[in-house]
Amino acid sequence: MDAAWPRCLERLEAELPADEVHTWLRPLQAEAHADGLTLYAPNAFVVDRVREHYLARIRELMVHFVGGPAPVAVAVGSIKRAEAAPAPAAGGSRPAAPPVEFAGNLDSHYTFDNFVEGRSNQLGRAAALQVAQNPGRAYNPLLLYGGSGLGKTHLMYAAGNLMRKNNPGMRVLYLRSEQFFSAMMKSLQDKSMDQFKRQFQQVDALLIDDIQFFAGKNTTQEEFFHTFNALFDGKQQIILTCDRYPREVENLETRLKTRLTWGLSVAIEPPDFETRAAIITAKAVERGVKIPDDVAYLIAKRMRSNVRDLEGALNTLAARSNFMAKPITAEFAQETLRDLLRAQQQAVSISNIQKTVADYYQLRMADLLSKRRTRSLARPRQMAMALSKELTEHSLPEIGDAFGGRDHTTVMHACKVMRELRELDGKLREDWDKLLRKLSE
Ligand SMILES: Nc1ncnc2c1ncn2[C@@H]1O[C@H](COP(=O)(O)OP(=O)(O)OP(=O)(O)O)[C@@H](O)[C@H]1O
Repeated sequence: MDAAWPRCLERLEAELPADEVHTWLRPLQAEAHADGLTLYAPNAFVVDRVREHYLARIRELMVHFVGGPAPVAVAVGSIKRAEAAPAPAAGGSRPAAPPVEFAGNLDSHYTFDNFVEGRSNQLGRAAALQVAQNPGRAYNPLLLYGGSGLGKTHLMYAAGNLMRKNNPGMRVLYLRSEQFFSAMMKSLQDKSMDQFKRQFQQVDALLIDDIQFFAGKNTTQEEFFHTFNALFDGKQQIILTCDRYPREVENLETRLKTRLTWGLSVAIEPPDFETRAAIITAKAVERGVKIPDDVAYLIAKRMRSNVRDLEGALNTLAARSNFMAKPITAEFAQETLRDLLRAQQQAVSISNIQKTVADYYQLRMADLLSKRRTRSLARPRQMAMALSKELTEHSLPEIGDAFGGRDHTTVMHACKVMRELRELDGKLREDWDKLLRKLSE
């Protein structure tokens, strides 16, 4: 049983797109026991996905490799810690590190407790938590990717902070990619590369933010590649963030791209309405700002793409309310954020969405709205329909009407297809994020 799972995984890697294997199958932890094999997944979301899409094939392959009955179950959880090697403890077995000279380090404010969970970030949060609870063994590297201001750095800090809390002696180093780059350049100039390398070998976890910054910087990539390998071989935890799926970053060496996605890669998507409203409310409570629900809903409804912008709106409201000694009401918010909200509202009509999508895919509007069903038209059309549902308050029948008199079930289907494809297809997810951003600017 034990030996059959890696072979099964290998076969699935040959059969399925790499993206799917990395997102859904690699994260599974397999445990063989008397009754068969249990595959542990980080949360119920992954369990459902695996059961629905892959379990039948996994069972077939297991029977094939075991050469007899091979019951397979999927459950939420992980292999018990006691069975893994102990986590690095205070003053662990690695030699004492020289003082870390880099400027950047963890910001203790960002934790799992003040991270609001929603559909868009559920998997990323669960993965970061698992890594923090089981560093070097759960998923290595963990890569969080997605657009700007969606909480990747927050999760990375949260993981680092929790690792330190659980193991106070653990050496966790957080660096922005620019800091890695400038420290390396300085070491090259000072001819102190050996020392530079040694510092990394002696950390227990390395967190590097925004690795897309390495694109086109060949020496940095080379150095990072070696650092990565040394840490990986030493079972030191690596967590990375990137603004898109690394294989889609141009001017990044192929071998590095491959390494970066060896462990678990998770997309962080723009939050949906409920999550946006919950984030505003949570941030307001954190700052001691009184904000009624209707104001939180107003901001959440109109500002869609980016959590940083939500925080900006909240800060503006808080500052003006303080300055003018007035409470934050819906009217006060409308007035204070007028220009910001108007810009958002103007951008988002169905016809605006259709035009933006047609321009993006270089199609004529007439083709986008036509009855023709070739794939090159059908996907952008589904994209435009799903965006209309996401970004406007129009009903399904109204959206159907605006797309050349289509039935509301067609729009519903388009929304479902887009939701599924965003999880499976990196390019489509990037298109979706870019269009969302364009329409919410
Ligand atoms: N789900 C969330 N719950 C609470 N706060 C959030 C959430 N998502 C994002 N934020 C907040 O939004 C702000 C921006 O997040 P963060 O810096 O982590 O974004 P990012 O994805 O790393 O963006 P960039 O790629 O531009 O660095 C932070 O203040 C963070 O706390």
